[in-house]
Amino acid sequence: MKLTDLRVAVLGLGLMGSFHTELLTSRIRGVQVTVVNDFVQAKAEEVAARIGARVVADPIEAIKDPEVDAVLLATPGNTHAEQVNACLDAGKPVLCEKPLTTDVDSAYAIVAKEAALGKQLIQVGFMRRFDAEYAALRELIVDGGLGNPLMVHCTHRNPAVPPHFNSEFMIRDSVVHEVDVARFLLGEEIASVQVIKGVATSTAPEGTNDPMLVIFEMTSGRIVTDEIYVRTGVAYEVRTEVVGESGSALIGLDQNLQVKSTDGRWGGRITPGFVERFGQAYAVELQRWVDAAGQGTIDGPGAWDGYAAVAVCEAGVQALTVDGKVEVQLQTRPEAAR
Ligand SMILES: NC(=O)C1=CN([C@@H]2O[C@H](COP(=O)(O)OP(=O)(O)OC[C@H]3O[C@@H](n4cnc5c(N)ncnc54)[C@H](O)[C@@H]3O)[C@@H](O)[C@H]2O)C=CC1
Ligand SMILES: O=C1[C@@H](O)[C@H](O)[C@@H](O)[C@H](O)[C@H]1O
Repeated sequence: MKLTDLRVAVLGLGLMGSFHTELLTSRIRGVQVTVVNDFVQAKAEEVAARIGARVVADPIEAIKDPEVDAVLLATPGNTHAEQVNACLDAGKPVLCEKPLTTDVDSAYAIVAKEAALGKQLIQVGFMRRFDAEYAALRELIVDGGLGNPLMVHCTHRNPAVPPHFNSEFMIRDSVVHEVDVARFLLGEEIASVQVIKGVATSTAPEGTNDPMLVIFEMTSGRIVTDEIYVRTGVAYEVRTEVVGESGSALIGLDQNLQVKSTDGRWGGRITPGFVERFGQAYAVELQRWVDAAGQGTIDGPGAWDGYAAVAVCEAGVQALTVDGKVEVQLQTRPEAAR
């Protein structure tokens, strides 16, 4: 370990925490994972032994640990509020996996608390912003390549999810990505949300609307549609099309590799999951966060972006039980959170 390496604690060593730890210890420069923590102690001990880190059994103690400069939170969303607050109390940079929190009040309290500190310590794990295709799409829009962007159409399909993914969870945990994509691509807030439920797939648990069509109206009046379907049984399909006054652009077609084989088949491979589709984006996200955290700042979506997304999802959850659109209620954005 170099003296200048950022010493990171990883909290939550499930799917994402393990993947981030693997990246931090193999591909990311200038960082050392010194402390790991998981609710399941055995999991933490196994990872710690493998990467040469120390287990700290209590998550808040792990954040406060003197050998920790910054924190990566890959714990479930409903634990983020307490853990992000502990990072702010300790004055430590944190990369918090999405969602920032699972309720608007705690999310805004975090925005206000960070603003009062006068420095940006919180980065939220909206990794699509670091994906080459999304970055190119945004650049095209900003450079005026499509003229005025009028509409955005998103498709978000997962092959399978655990049973606890009910309609509300689908909005807070999955649609939250399109919330951030809409804000990132169009550079404005979402004003209202509408949810249209159709026929549910036979594999959805009773009462779960899978798929759904979610419609955002931006403050300018632009419309963003999002098909969310998390039990397709097929593949990981994330597509976004922007329709502008002078053209349209589509990303997410999985067209990297086309194979023609001797058995008479042609085509490419479908992406099985988000780790395969966004693997490179997570790596770019982590490298930029590590570099920025070492300088005491962030380089990516911040606390306000996390809060705005939670507020939109809150409206989306209300829209599940309402016929028509639900307005998004956003508090004042503090000057320090711009
Ligand atoms: N950016 C992205 O594409 C993705 C982000 N996520 C986000 O990452 C976070 C974690 O998701 P997964 O890895 O899929 O979940 P997971 O269930 O696979 O892992 C969560 C881990 O956290 C541990 N844990 C639970 N409570 C804890 C606590 N209070 N303190 C410490 N550890 C605790 C669990 O034992 C488990 O090992 C969530 O916020 C999720 O929304 C998940 C998948 C993809
Ligand atoms: O963040 C993620 C998961 O938590 C979520 O549940 C999936 O729907 C998303 O595709 C994935 O990127």
